[in-house]
Amino acid sequence: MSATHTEQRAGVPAPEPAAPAYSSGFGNEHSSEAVPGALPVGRNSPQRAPLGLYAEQLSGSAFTEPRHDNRRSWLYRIRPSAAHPPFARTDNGALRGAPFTETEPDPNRLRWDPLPDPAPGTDFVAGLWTLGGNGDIRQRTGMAVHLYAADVSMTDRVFSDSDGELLIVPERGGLLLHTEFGRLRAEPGQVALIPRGVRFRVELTGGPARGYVCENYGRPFTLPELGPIGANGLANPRDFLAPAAAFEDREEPVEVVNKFCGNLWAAVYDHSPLDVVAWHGTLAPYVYDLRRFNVLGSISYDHPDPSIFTVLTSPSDTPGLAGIDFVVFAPRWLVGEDTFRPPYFHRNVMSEYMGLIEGAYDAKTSGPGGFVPGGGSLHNMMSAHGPDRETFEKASAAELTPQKVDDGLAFMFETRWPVTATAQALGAGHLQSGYDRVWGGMERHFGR
Ligand SMILES: O=C(O)Cc1cc(O)ccc1O
Ligand SMILES: [Fe+2]
Repeated sequence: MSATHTEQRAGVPAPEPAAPAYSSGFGNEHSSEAVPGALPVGRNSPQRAPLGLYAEQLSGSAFTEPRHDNRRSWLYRIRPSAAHPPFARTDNGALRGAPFTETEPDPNRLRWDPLPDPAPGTDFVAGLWTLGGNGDIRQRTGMAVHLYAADVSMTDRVFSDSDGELLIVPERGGLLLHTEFGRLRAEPGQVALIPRGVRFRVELTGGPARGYVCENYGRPFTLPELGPIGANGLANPRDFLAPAAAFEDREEPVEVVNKFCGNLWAAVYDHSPLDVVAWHGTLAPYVYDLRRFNVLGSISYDHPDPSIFTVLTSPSDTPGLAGIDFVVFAPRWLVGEDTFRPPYFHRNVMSEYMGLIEGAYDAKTSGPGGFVPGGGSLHNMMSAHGPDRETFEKASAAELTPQKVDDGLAFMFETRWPVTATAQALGAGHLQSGYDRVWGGMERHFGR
């Protein structure tokens, strides 16, 4: 028998589930119940939880972390998570984990075309393909860059990642994420975050799906400080949406796949673990629409550093030096006077993986063989990069009238540690050859 809380159990066709409902605010103390009375009042763990539910705490931080970093939620569920059979190792597919030791870190600038179409019948978990990463899962540092390509929904299969939170960046095809906390919709242009250990399954709502995933082994993503920007701007906290409680009441075999220290493990439960009827707390999955990003920039001269485009940051132990910054290049006006307006030539102590959600990016030519939606580039620490020759020539000669850059949506996972590509990424047919040539033939002007 399979039912969500909105479905009827016997004979009557299930109505379409309502669109997901949300409550807003980054890191808020949310609370939500799918059935009235499911949340206890005034305490977290009464002697008997309401409606015969089991109370369970899910921690996203150590119990003793400072209040502003502390994340935890209380879940009220049909069965406790502890009620499950043993997990056994299962095939990792194309997933890899840190430390990334199968290849030598490569100082070259690398660029990939999109992943090839998946084999028919590939769901989100089976469609995950690791490009590279850094750090060490067991030391709780670093990150991995994955891509996914899927053409079927997960129905009787649920995934959880004990190794890190997952920042999912859809590029093609909408996702409906059924999580323990409720349902989240993520379309291309939006991002979803699944906290470490939270069980979820991915339904495809718009045909085959493709996108990027940043797996964060380090401190959870948070909003960047605003400093002199003031109290508002960049990603505004109210635009982060957590799901309203919604549960599956399914007493049938459901495979639960758990990623643990880089490997996949699986167990077949006799029920769905997405059975949380109510929850409250500060730890929750969320979605954010990148088009809501309040882009700030120069209104006088020069191209500012892209740190002003930071949506989320995973701090490291050194203030200002992020384990990961998630940065978006959203539509914006360029008005700088006497300024080379596209991204400048640079060498960065940080390592930059960039992806493209739609359209074009203002430092690179798009089109076949260029930087295309679904593709990605890796500019590791200190590698010299910047506008390609064509962009440089155009921008150096452009008339500097106010210009709206609104023909694309690009993003960057920027990390303090070098990204080591996996063997499959370095050997991939979709690794572009001759990427260096985009900077070839840069003319000498000095002394001419
Ligand atoms: O390399 C890139 O395209 C990303 C980037 C953008 C920018 O505006 C300034 C610096 C930078 O690394
Ligand atoms: Fe860069």
